[in-house]
Amino acid sequence: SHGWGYGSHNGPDQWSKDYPLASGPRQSPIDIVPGQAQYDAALKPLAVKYDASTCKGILNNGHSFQVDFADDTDSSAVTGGPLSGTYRLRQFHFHWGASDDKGSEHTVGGTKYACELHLVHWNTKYPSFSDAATKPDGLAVLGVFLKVGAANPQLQKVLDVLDAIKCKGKQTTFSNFDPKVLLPPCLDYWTYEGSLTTPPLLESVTWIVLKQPISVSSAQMAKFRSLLFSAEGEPPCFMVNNYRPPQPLKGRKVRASFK
Ligand SMILES: NS(=O)(=O)c1c(F)cccc1F
Ligand SMILES: [Zn+2]
Repeated sequence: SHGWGYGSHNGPDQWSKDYPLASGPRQSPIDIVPGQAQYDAALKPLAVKYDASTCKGILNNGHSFQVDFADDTDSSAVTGGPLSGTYRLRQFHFHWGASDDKGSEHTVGGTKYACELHLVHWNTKYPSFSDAATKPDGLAVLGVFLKVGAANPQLQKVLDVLDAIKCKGKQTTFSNFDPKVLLPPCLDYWTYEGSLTTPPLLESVTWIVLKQPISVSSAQMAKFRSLLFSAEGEPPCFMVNNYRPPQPLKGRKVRASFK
């Protein structure tokens, strides 16, 4: 009767009832323990190439908001790093808390950030995003932590359109945005094999989590929290705490691209 969400009755602890993968061997997110990550000299630098003209729209999907990209060409894609082949940008979205002390999905030595950006890419060896999402090497998600401090002027361009997508199901055009402006100057990363962090929790993601956070102000975080999980005409429910907590590592190795 009610779909999955982040509340006490439909949240991460309940997901395994409808999505048995929730208890699988390569679930995400995880706690990244820097001292346990192995430096791998064979890891290549990340090659991120985005084309602002592929940016199409922005949608409140009832779990987060996402910025969607045209993925019918390779003009916005990532290669290199731990990846073999080309992974096209499909969308980016965020996860955040009800207060600045929590909100990220991955944690670093137990430290939670206020927010986490996910740039979702799919392997062009497969015909589509949906098909790729069912394959063990199908997706690559670039995770970027947002740390509370100075306001982020690049992020503000995204936050300024949130009033137009307040409720679940609302969308609006959003064009000519290059998500590269949301990346930190240093592309050092941790990488491991994981999953989608929302149902259906498919175990198809090569995670690439950047070590260096970008900044966000507390006022900007409040803007994220003005969104609603609920649709127009439903009792309003603020979109907050839309993060899954860290999951068991189950023997996986986390590699570092840096010493
Ligand atoms: N959170 S996540 O980045 O794993 C993710 C995806 F990759 C794809 C779809 C939804 C979603 F939430
Ligand atoms: Zn995500």
